[in-house]
Amino acid sequence: MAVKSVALVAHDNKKKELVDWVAENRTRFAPLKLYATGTTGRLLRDNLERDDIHCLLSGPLGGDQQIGAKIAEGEIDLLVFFWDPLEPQPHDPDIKALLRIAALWNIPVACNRATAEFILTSAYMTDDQHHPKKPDFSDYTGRPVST
Ligand SMILES: O=C(CO)COP(=O)(O)O
Repeated sequence: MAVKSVALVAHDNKKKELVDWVAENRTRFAPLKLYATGTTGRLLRDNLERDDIHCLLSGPLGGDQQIGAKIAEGEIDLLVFFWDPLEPQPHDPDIKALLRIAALWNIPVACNRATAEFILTSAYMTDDQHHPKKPDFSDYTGRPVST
């Protein structure tokens, strides 16, 4: 399965780095469906001159949780999340939840530019034969629970 949908998220001190990196790689991003949290998405839209970016709510207003829900529903193949390791955020629980859901559903996650570059240039990005292992939660969902 080639990567088709990418979620792009950055904290304020990391937004310029993300926008610059995406702009430098605009050809690679051209065929991809892009999702972003509100403010990150607005900056990307303005700088990339792309009006097809699916902008969700701003992160602290629920946007991180919206991205997490889309990952759980299988709509997002790759998360690029430049979070700020030097600044506490009011919505830290939402950030942790987003990173947890991405790990749970086994999607690739880049939290910095170096990792994002590795992933974006990987042959798996366009390989229809490569299928990241889909987790099987049947033991969990079918577990006996007393009522
Ligand atoms: O806060 C964010 C991620 O945790 C990003 O949200 P914005 O893109 O709306 O700034």
